[in-house]
Amino acid sequence: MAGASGYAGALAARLLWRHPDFELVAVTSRSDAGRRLDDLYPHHRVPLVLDAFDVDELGQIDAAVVAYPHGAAAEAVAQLHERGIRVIDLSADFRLRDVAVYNEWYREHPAPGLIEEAVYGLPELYRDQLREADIVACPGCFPTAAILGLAPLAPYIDDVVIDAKTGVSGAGRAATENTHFVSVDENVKPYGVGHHRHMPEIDQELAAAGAKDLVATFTPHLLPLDQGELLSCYVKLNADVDVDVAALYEERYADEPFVELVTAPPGVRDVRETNFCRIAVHVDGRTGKVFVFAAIDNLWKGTASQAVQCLNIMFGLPETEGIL
Ligand SMILES: NC(=O)C1=CN([C@@H]2O[C@H](COP(=O)(O)OP(=O)(O)OC[C@H]3O[C@@H](n4cnc5c(N)ncnc54)[C@H](OP(=O)(O)O)[C@@H]3O)[C@@H](O)[C@H]2O)C=CC1
Ligand SMILES: CC(=O)N[C@@H](CCC(=O)OP(=O)(O)O)C(=O)O
Repeated sequence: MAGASGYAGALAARLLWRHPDFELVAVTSRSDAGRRLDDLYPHHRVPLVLDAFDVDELGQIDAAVVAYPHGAAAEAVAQLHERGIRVIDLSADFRLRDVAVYNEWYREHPAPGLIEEAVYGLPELYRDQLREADIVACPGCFPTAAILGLAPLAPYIDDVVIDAKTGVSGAGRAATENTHFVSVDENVKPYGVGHHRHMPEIDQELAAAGAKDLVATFTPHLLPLDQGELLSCYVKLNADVDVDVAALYEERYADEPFVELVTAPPGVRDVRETNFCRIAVHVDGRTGKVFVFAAIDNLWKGTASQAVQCLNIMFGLPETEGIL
């Protein structure tokens, strides 16, 4: 587990430490090397000592999870991949299929030759490809909720507004001026307005789910929560479309172990510390629009437990193993 001192990596380490079929052998960090992970995060109860990342010291391992910031992750992913180790990358480095789009929204891609190898780590859409994947690009937390919330409707969407709310842990372990307690407490604030880097990822995956020429309107808001995410999506359907929206969702998600369709709008507490995405759909009689509400825990289904779900699929295990 590379980057285990961060919020996402530490939770992934906890889930893997207790997983009945995986053995967690190494946890890494640069600045906290030499410290025990359960000193940093006592509640995760992982008694391993953090080491600096050195691909030559890893010994025989089957898979690695990389929880570095985007930009830094690609190099580690490339080193691991070169040694035949299957990699789950939690960063954005291999999520966008078009390198020009990555270069525009992030920076010059450090390993463009590997983009084609990566499978987008959303099991509900890419389960079959994940079984054989050598590099898995776990989705961003907002795209996870947005795509699960909207995929059944994607072919019929004319326009959509996605109003997102998130807890502060989405920003990682280091506090900034905007994520400092005093800035966040008793406050609600939009951020990334018009330029959040999850925009092209959401558009890419809605297109893959069947949307035509759709540019979603997306704005996240920061709330004084530690973790949890709620997306309220307002969908205008194509004029000539007449679909049974409830039936579409029920059919699409009937066999999904981690998607829950509910009638009352979900809250973030309903899914806290779980791998579930809870979705409610409402057809608005006044406007004809479809309102979709999707809640996840950003650190769980939005990142770490979704990574374990992907690992379960890659290694032929029951998908719910260790995360139910
Ligand atoms: N938090 C969330 O809800 C979500 C996070 N993600 C993604 O998961 C990844 C990790 O996020 P999160 O845990 O929140 O971030 P954190 O900032 O909490 O942790 C980052 C980790 O990476 C290490 N790190 C930082 N910079 C570098 C670098 N340049 N090279 C190598 N290691 C580095 C840090 O330890 P050290 O500096 O000691 O090496 C730490 O272990 C990110 O790519 C993030 O975008 C995805 C979805 C949701
Ligand atoms: C509160 C907050 O800052 N949230 C982060 C969520 C990032 C994330 O979870 O996804 P990535 O892996 O793409 O970074 C953000 O909006 O950028």
